[in-house]
Amino acid sequence: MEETNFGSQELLEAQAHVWHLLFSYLKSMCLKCSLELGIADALMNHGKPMELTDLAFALSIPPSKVEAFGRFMTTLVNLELFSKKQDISGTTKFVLTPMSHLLVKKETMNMTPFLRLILDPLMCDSSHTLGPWFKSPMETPFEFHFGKPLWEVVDEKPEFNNMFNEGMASDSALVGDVVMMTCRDVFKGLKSLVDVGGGTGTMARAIAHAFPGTKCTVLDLAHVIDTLKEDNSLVEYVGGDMFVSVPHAQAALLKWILHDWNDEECIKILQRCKEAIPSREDGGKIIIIDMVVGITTDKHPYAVETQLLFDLLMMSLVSGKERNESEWKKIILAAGFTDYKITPFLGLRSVIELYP
Ligand SMILES: C[S@@+](CC[C@H](N)C(=O)[O-])C[C@H]1O[C@@H](n2cnc3c(N)ncnc32)[C@H](O)[C@@H]1O
Ligand SMILES: COc1cc(-c2oc3cc(O)cc(O)c3c(=O)c2O)cc(OC)c1O
Repeated sequence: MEETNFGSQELLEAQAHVWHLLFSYLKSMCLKCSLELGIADALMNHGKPMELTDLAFALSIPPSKVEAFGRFMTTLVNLELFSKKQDISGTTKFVLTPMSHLLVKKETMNMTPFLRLILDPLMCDSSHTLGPWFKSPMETPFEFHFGKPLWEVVDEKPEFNNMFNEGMASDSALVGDVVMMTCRDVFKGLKSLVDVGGGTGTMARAIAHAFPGTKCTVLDLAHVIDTLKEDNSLVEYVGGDMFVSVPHAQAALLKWILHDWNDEECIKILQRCKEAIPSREDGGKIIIIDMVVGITTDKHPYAVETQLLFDLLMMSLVSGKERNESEWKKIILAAGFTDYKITPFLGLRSVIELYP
């Protein structure tokens, strides 16, 4: 038997660490409850710092639950979801933080559709079966749990399909804005761009809006394009399969696409994109927006941990993968590209430019 020489202090610290991991699911539930109660919306509507009792009243929480709600808010403040300050009379009042600002539903940059997607039981339930899945022949924990792949379940549930599209579009609204502010040079001067797997076109519309000289096209599966009710005056929508062919353009954008697929599939997608763009001398390039595990602009210790958790999510749902730089390099070179440049820009994600 292996000898253990851990001191009692060390073991107590380890116990605290295990508790931290054990109770982490409650952090997700705090987020869920905040959304259900609409705490961020109430603070935003109030327009100034709010006392606990006023906040509880605005949220229709009965007086019998105000004490419990106060304890809940204390935890949320500790998690930096909200902040509290004292006014001149010493009364404690709650305010929004950057995190809760992203939970205000009427804001354009609103993460709530994405949170609703991730917190849906369809997304969470299969994580309970990771253990038995490892010993099963099934491709994903999702398939192990539900008996069929995610996309089949989505096809059967139009309400989930809408939730998926809205979740993705809400992310593109945030990313689109930040990219246009911090990475303008990546898109500057492009005559045309195709957003491959562009979904409802939120990102392509943000690019077309910021660069009126760039002709933007969205490629997505026919059944996605056919149901779109988006305004298509700014961008053109094309139904098709990125594994078969990609519409010609000076640049091809792949935002949150390659993390869905295994290496072999990524190489095929990149090859189709390479066929769609001109040579490097004529300005051709591919723009990938995805994570590069280990590279982040977020200095917080949990940054890489979140990237790794995202990797588990993609493995659990769709046999996708979040890649580190050497894993990216492998597929980029295998698809026939000669050079690449990584620019970390959005906390956990990077822009990767590929040149033919
Ligand atoms: C994770 S979503 C990303 C959507 C969008 N790029 C974004 O970041 O919000 C993946 C998208 O790829 C599309 N997709 C999946 N398979 C495809 C295929 N074979 N050809 C074209 N699009 C595809 C899906 O319909 C979906 O809209
Ligand atoms: C590859 O095919 C599909 C991918 C996805 C999918 O699902 C999720 C779900 C989620 O909770 C977070 C995510 O970031 C993603 C994705 O990035 C992603 O691509 C979903 C599908 O059907 C709805 C797919 O067929």
